[in-house]
Amino acid sequence: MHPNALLDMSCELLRAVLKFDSPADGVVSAYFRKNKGLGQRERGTLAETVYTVLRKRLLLQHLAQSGSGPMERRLVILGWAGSEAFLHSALSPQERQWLDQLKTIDHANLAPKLRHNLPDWLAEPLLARLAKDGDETEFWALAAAMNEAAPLDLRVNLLKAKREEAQAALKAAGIEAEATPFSPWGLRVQGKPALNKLEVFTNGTVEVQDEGSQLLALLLDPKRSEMVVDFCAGAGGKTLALGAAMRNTGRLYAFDVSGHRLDALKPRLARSGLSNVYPAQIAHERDDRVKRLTGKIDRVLVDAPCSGLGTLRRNPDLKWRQSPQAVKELQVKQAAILESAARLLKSGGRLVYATCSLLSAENEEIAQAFSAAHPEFEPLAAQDCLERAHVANAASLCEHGFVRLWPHRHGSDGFFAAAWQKK
Ligand SMILES: C[S@@+](CC[C@H](N)C(=O)[O-])C[C@H]1O[C@@H](n2cnc3c(N)ncnc32)[C@H](O)[C@@H]1O
Repeated sequence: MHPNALLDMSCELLRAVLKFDSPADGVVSAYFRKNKGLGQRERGTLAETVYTVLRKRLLLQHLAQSGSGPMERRLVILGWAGSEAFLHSALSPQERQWLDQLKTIDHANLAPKLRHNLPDWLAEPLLARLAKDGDETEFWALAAAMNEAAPLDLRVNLLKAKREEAQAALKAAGIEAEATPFSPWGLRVQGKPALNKLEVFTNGTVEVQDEGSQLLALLLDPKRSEMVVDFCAGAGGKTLALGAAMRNTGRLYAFDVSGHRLDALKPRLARSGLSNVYPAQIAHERDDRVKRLTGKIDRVLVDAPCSGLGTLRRNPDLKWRQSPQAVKELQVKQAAILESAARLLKSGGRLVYATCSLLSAENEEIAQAFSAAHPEFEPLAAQDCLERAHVANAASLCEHGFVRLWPHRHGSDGFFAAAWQKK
């Protein structure tokens, strides 16, 4: 494709994404579906350029002020993720000169928000949590880590193969993968190879799943023959991990209010070889299907709807699409779902509440309010639970009794989880 044509397409895609009326990954996929002729490399350049602009939006908008021409074109030039020579051949002499000028700016002298690229309402609580005695090093490490692309993590389906066997099968297909540092089920793959046609993927030996998500399933630690509920199962990432941990025995209910998301679970279930999973769409958290199971369940996972701010490496648009108001509304929903889900447990059963948010408002605050209102639920030390589930170095994953995963510390998405036992 001619360089200018690809630059124009990048501008068109960026314009659509910057409307922020739907998630960026959906907008990008829809654009690719509409433009079927695009090659693998061109798709990579388009997607990464748009994601770079989303990640560094405040900085790039600031730098773009000095340029000329349409704003999207300036942003695309600044965020360009393809070959530099290719870009240069599409630029006017004026634009090249502008880019050269910008290279002389020392970013260390720019205002903090142009360096962390976070909205104030998000930067403030993170800084308050991570800065120690005025030392902001950790906050800056988090800001940098969230602006990196996430690695590709896989979960090995132990019903089908041992981790080493899956690793060997990937190697035979030319893909290098190493064991994840904490999850005993995980492999971290180098680069972003296409997996969906490989036998090791189509036969259900591996599934794509961030190591952090694997750790939440390990915290629930379901056993053979138990009755388990994945209350917010979505497309079933954690359901599949739980079903395999139960060795395909017992009963695992996968609830969600979204039939569309549960539909996406079906092909994954078929690959996994699991027959102990029962997906069910519910109207809301007090649905009759839920009520019928009151007091009957051994373990319940609440992977609650949340702001998703722990996944900024994959979904950088979320920091611009979420708001303090949206977080407040989510808190109400999270508390209500946790309350209903807790009723399912029999005595001695385990409840896990989890999110992929970094904000205490959606995490510790929800868990502590639940503990205060429910003395019949005894908080469990997450470290002990993870150690019993053979998670390596579990102490480093926990803070104040909760699981707290951070991209800059653990190389995973940001996650929170709290566990209780019903007395
Ligand atoms: C964080 S996502 C779940 C991700 C999923 N567990 C996984 O591992 O792939 C949260 C899910 O909660 C669902 N949800 C929202 N409100 C709900 C409710 N009242 N009851 C049950 N699920 C709900 C959403 O549809 C969404 O799929």
